[in-house]
Formats: sequence, C-alpha cells, structure tokens
Amino acid sequence: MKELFDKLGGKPVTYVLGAVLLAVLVDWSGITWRMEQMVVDTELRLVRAPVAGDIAIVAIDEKSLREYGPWPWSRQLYARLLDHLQDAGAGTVAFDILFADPRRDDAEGDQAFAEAIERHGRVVLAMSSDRDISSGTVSEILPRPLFARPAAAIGHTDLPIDQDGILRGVYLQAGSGAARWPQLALAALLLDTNRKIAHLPGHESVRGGYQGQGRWIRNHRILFPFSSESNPVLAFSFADVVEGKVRKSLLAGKTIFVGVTAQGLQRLFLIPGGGNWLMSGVEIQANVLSALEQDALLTELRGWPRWIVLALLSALGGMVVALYRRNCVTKGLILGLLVTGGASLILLLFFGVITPTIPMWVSLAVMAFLANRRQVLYLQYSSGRDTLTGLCNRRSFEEHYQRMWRINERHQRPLFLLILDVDHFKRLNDAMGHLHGDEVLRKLGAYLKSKTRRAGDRACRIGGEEFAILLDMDEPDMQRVHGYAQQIVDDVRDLGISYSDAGQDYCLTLSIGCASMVPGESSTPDALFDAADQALYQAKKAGRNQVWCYESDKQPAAPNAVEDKLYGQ
Ligand SMILES: Nc1nc2c(ncn2[C@@H]2O[C@H](COP(=O)(O)OP(=O)(O)OP(=O)(O)O)[C@@H](O)[C@H]2O)c(=O)[nH]1
Repeated sequence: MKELFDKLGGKPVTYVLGAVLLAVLVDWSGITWRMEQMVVDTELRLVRAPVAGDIAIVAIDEKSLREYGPWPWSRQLYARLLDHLQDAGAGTVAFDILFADPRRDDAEGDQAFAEAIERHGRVVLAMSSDRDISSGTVSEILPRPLFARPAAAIGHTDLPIDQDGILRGVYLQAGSGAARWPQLALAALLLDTNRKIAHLPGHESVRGGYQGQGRWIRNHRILFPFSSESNPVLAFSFADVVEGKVRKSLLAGKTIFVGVTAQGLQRLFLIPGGGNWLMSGVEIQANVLSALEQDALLTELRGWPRWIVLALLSALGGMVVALYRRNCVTKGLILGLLVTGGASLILLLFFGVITPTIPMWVSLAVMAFLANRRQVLYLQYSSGRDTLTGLCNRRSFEEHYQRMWRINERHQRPLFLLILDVDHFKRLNDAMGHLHGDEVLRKLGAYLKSKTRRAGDRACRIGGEEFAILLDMDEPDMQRVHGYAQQIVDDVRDLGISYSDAGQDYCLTLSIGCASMVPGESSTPDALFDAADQALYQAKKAGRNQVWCYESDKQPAAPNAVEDKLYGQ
C-alpha cells in the first residue's frame, strides 16, 4: 500500500485525475451545497446590475397609505392609476397584486377598474396558489373574471425560496397540474415586445404538459443578477402618480409594475449577496424583467456540462498542486485555489456561468494533503536510506537492529546477522574506475534488497563495500542461514561482474560472516556484531568467496569465544 502510494504520489497525473474525480464526487454528493451557495452569493454580489431604465415601480408605500388610508383601497384608485399611466404614455402595466375576490361594498370601484383595464389594453394581472394543508394539494387563485377577461395577460407570482431561506432565482413557468402560467415579468415582456419566445431560457426541469392534479409544477428556473442597494429600481409613490405629481415624461414608454412596498403589508425576500438585503416581490419582478430584456441571465451548469467544466477546472488546479508537490505543497495549494477560483470568477463575470467552486477546492485541499503526506514519508524514508544503493543506511539499520533485538529477547528467539564484504573491491576500483565501482555497488544493493523480503529482514550498507543483513527466521536454524548466505555468494559470483587487472581476468565475489545469538542479559547486540565480524574475518582469511558462521548456544558469548564455534565451507 505504501509503495503504491509512493509510486502514484510521484506522478502529476495522479494529482490531476485525483482532483477531477474527487471534485465530481463531492459535487455529486451535494455535501458542500450550503458552502457552495455562500460562494455563489458572494460572487453574485460582483455581478449586480442596475435595472433597465425602461422599467419602473409604482409603489403602494407609506406615503400612499397616509394619503388614501388603510389598504386595500377601493379599486377605483387602480382605475385612476391606469388612466393616468395611459395618459402619460406608459407601456404595459403589471399588477403584483391579486384581485381574486369582489369588493362587495364597492361594486362600482370594481367595475371602474375592469373598464380601465379594458381601456388600457396592456394590463397584466397576477395569479397565485393556495395549498390545502390537509390534502397537500395546491389550487390556483386567479383574478376574478371581471378583471381577468379584459386583462391582456395573467402571470404567476410564485417566488421560490431555497432551503437556506434565500431567493436566488425564479421559475419562468408555474401552475397547478401543469406549469402553464408565465412569471408575471415574463408575461409583461411577451406583451411589451409582442415576442414569442421559441425556447424559454433557464433549466427545463419538467418536460411535457400535465403533471398531475393538485401538484404545483415549476419549470424553467432562471438565475439573474439582482440590482444593487446603491442602484435601486426606479420607483414612484402610488399616490404621487395618481395625483399627477409625477412628470408624464418619467412614465412614458416604461413598463410599470404596481405592487406593495409599505412595511408590514408585503412579504420581503432575502436575496443573495451577503448581508440582510431584502427585496419586495414587486422589486424582484422588475429585476426579472430587466434580466430577461437584456438577456443578462446567469447559467447554473447542470448535468454533463457541469461535470465537464468541473473536471477541466479541477484538472487545472490539480496540475498546479502537482507542479509544487515536491518543493512547496502549501504554495501549490494556494495557487491552485487562486487559479480555480479565478477561472470560476472569469466564467461568471464574462460568460455569466456559475461553476461549483467548493468541490474543486475540497479536492485540491485533499490532493495537497496527500502530496504533503507523501513528501513527509519520502523525507522520513530517504533520511534512513543509503543514497547510492537505496538500501537502508547504518543509522536506520541500527534502529531496526535494536528493535528486533528487544522483540527476540521477549520471545527468546535467536537473531541472525550476516556481514558481507566485497572481495578485492579496491582492485576493481583501480582497474575499472570509481564510477564503475559505484555501479557494481548499486547492482549488489538491488540484489540484496530482493533477498530480504520478510517484514523483519533488513539489508543495509554499513560501510564502503560492506553490507549487513539481519534475518528474521521462522525456524531458527544456522544451517538454513548458512545455505541462505551461500546462495548469495553463489549468486554474486554468477552475476559475472568481471574485470581485468594487470593482464589478468577477475570475477567479482563476496565473503560473508554469519552469527546468531539469543538476546538475553548476557548477550549484547555488539557481541553479535563482533561475532559476525569475526566470522567474516575468517572467511576472508580462508581465501574469500565463502561463508563462515558463528553459532552461539544460549550461553554468554564472549567475543574471544567466537573462534571456537566457527565453521566454514
Ligand atoms: N566505487 C566505490 N568504492 C568505494 C566506495 N566506498 C569504499 N570504496 C572503496 O572500496 C575499497 C575497499 O578496499 P579495502 O578495504 O582494501 O578492501 P578490498 O579491496 O575489498 O579487499 P578485501 O575486503 O580484503 O577483500 C576502497 O578502495 C574504497 O575506496 C564507494 O562508495 N564507491
């Protein structure tokens, strides 16, 4: 596992693919949705745009309430408003007010309003919905037929709130059973421009018509930039307009939304962008129309396009992390976050595309963490390695030696140590050069590593051309160890590393001294080392290219007793 991690962690492709897969997985799981929305909201702050100049609100505000008394008023006032707006040359008038019930005490007012709607010819009325709590079904509430008949269009005023209480977008179509009603702002747009929109923008979540009785169906969700606090929608007081206090030129040619803004009478919506900025429904309608008119909608990527953009951006971030994986992981992570964050910002500012940023950042953080882990492991590993052969160095060998000594002492098991020395290595160096000598040592290192595969086994380069092997044997038996060492001697000879010196050909050989001891109070790690060294000395003395062993019984093993128990080939 560690080796796999080591191998994969070294390759840039690991970081690129890892970042892509993880980002897609995190995004798909939806666990970062809330955080993601916070980022999107912050980004949306940057794309705020003023509402188009040909849109205005006629607001039922505090001033109008002071003028005309408590709301609702006689519909006569709306009739007067419509006539005034018509006179001023205003365009479509959309009421963000539901006129569903008759005013029984003011039939005249209702009649006057109906006639004014007819006269005006370009009035859009609002419809709404009502959920029956016991059955859960949703029914439509339409304007009373007296008004609906002369109205040019009817639009819904459903403003959906996300799970976190923020309104980020609207549905261009909604209705009970089928999404047949256009959003109020869309209805006004269609009327004003006499346009037929072949393909409604936004995400089409519902295909086909009727979706089931009593279900409130929404379709074509759009996101759009909201107007800023410093650039609010142009608004006139209802009373000022009706009383003719607003210059006609200010109203001429404008699409007018009529709605309530007075505190306490209307529902306010929290809009994205941080802070607690609230907007009334009528202001939101003005914002929607402005965005539709100017084609300034934002695209929230879904499905395959979302995965593809996410994959491309996180691959870019993964590449940055991979680039810095060895020198400075933190720098790589910070740059990766900046690059991906910057790319999403560019997509938003220039193309109006909202990309999921948090999943990319999560995946980059994980990749950077893995790169860092690998780097730490690599440093730990390399500090205990011999740089030429890749075997462990004397320091880490000694640590391992001491550890194995303690373990075997607990279990009262013998420990086997082999010391290996290349024969006449000076002669090889002199004949072939130091670099060639290095290459030979490297080859020997690789071979010895392949001979030490058990967890407790360790091969190490303890000096120039001197190696040591510590063996962890299941069945402690010096004969087997002798056979093992002899195999090494034979294999090295069979490697056929040959060289000539002074006209004579030589083949590289090894000598090995083996020793074993049961760790205990009377035997020490140094004693075992000395014993193996003595055995090696004997092997050299006896002509090299051979194995000599020293085997202790469980008695104290004084170094001077070593030779008594030595045996060779
Ligand atoms: N190429 C190379 N040579 C090394 C390295 N470390 C030590 N040596 C050489 O290894 C040689 C060891 O020489 P000696 O200690 O006389 O031993 P030997 O020639 O192998 O003779 P015996 O051990 O008695 O068989 C010296 O020439 C060192 O310079 C190394 O890292 N690379």
